[in-house]
Amino acid sequence: MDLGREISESGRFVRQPNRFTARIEPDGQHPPEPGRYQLYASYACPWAHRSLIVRELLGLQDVVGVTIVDPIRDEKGWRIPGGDPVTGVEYLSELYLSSDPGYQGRYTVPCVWDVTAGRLVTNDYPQITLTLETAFAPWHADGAPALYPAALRGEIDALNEVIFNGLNDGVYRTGFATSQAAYDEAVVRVFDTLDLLEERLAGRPYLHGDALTESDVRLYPTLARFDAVYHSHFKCSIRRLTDYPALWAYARRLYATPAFRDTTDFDQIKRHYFVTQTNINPSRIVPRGPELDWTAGQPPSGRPERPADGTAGA
Ligand SMILES: N[C@@H](CCC(=O)N[C@@H](CS)C(=O)NCC(=O)O)C(=O)O
Repeated sequence: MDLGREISESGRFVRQPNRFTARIEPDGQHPPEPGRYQLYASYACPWAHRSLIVRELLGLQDVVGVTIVDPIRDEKGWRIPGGDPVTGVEYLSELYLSSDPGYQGRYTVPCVWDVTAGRLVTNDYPQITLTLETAFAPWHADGAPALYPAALRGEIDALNEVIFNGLNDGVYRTGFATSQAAYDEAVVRVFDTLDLLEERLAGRPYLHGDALTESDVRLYPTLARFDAVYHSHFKCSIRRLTDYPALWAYARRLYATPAFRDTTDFDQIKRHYFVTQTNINPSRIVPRGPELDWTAGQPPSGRPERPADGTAGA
């Protein structure tokens, strides 16, 4: 994987900007319509994971299609095993280059293809879930959670920034650092953020109280990967997720919800990071363990634990 352009002189990882940022919106060039858009995702990728969770939480599986790429990325980038039934391509790069022949960035998931227009609309991962939550509201399943309610948007956006800088991107800035100073700065911020969220979650089931929101969806993929991958591979090793009682219980509570559990594939996650990121793990050996029980403390039906105050879970 070529991160050359994204490593600063001081050894800090600075993520590339997203090139495709068109919006799916009513009256725009890409209006929301059932069956018109295809999401390209990897179960391994945390940025893609959030879009898979939201698609399922909102019951949009028949409205927005999905193509899952192979977790092992080679020098040609993400591969679609058996070819993409929608576009016929074998590599995701083909969609990027047909939409912009001069594209020079990384070919990333998640991204969304407009089948009618025959071009890539967006690889702007923060916007993809928000679009599913807002522009696709007419197609949400009955009883779907309001993940981005208007009254909470300010608070959700503010906390999402903390989660992005401290954790979602923070673990990558830790793992991809090429100087001690850059690593030290990033790893301390990761654990300061976990400490902060541990305190926040003591006594409430979700980050913004009783209701599941976009902030929970953004935090979960990083927690799901934390002990299995980031603790060793990215050297986020000061503490483990399981050392944080409230965060670990919260992560398992989310995992007990089908949309989170169905989209969490620990095997693909581990194989992707340890085999693909050879800049960090040249031997490509995938470690065994750690032994973690994500179902511990959950009722056998897999339904979410009821919070102590008796309100329903997710
Ligand atoms: N679009 C963002 C985030 C998405 C992202 O980094 N996805 C990773 C997988 S987790 C990817 O597709 N990487 C492809 C590559 O590095 O070639 C970015 O450009 O940094």
